[in-house]
Amino acid sequence: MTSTPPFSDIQGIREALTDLPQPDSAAVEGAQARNAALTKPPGALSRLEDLAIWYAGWRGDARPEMAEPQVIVFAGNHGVAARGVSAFPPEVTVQMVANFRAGGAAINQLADTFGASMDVVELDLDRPTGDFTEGPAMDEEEFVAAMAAGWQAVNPAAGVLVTGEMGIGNTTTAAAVAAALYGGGAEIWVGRGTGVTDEALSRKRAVVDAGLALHSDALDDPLDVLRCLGGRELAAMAGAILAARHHRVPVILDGFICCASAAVLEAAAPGTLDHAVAGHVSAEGAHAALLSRLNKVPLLSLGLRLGEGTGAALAIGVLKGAIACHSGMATFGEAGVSEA
Ligand SMILES: Cc1cc2ncn([C@H]3O[C@H](COP(=O)(O)O)[C@@H](O)[C@H]3O)c2cc1C
Ligand SMILES: O=C(O)c1cccnc1
Repeated sequence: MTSTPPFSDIQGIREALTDLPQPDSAAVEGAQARNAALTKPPGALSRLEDLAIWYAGWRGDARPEMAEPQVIVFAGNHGVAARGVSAFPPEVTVQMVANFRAGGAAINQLADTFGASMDVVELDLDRPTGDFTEGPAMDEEEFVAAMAAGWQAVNPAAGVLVTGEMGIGNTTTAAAVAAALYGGGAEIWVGRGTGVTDEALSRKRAVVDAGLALHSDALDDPLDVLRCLGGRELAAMAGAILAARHHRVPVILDGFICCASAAVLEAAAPGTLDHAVAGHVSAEGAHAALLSRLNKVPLLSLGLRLGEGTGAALAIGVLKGAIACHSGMATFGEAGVSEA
């Protein structure tokens, strides 16, 4: 199942960022009461308790079950990849898409392990975005189409959404987006991505700083930041995460690239990411800083630096565990266990 985007231009996207659905307060209260009655010392399941109550609110059910999770991997190609900012050549993007479809990538195994469906959405791979050191990455039409593709890919009946990405060069675009949203320049936000040498790292920083300088007039508007400096798969992730909010499908955020695209929504309309938790903190240098700007504490810290949605997919297991305990455990009364 998919859903039709409610927008066909940038103004429509701005409207979709207003009047967002909120968690159901009765379900939150019911879940809090249930949590307090479960057979464990108060607070002993710590963040699992918070997660279950948060999930209950978004689902509008004090004792929720989790429907099948959905993983969507969005793939895009980047004009800046031609500037030698990745350890790998741009053709790896389309080659990895074939690998996703054949079931051979890490995300295939993790989606399977945690019972998630997996979709792969290719975004004009034969047409890389513009090199942002020369002009905007996307024109308005391309940007809206990419966000719409993301929105459309979301299954409104999913139990939770993970947005992953594949796009050689996209740690450069993500760094540019984060630097534009939060300031501080390339020095802070650029990391090694697929594992670039010191020389390529300096090049990457120069490319990001050049992009920030060229687009300085557009950087007050978060959607324009994403259009000028981002990529199609980043725009699609933002569209998918916004769609999930409208469908009240909770989201688990993945690594640096996913979070940079999500950060655009939060910057455009604070609170837009209330339905999202951080699945993990990746080894990409600036991911921790990005999470702290978003006020999100990661569920896992495994040193991953892959993307594709892998860290978030692993966190599906944590969320499933939280919901199973919350909805399946006995209360003190039911089990005949003495209270404190
Ligand atoms: C084989 C392979 C599989 C990947 N899966 C995710 N990425 C990750 O690496 C890329 C970002 O790093 P950079 O900015 O340095 O290009 C993205 O495609 C990201 O998803 C991969 C990269 C490679 C090489
Ligand atoms: O944090 C990530 O998601 C990441 C880091 C390095 C390379 N690709 C993705």
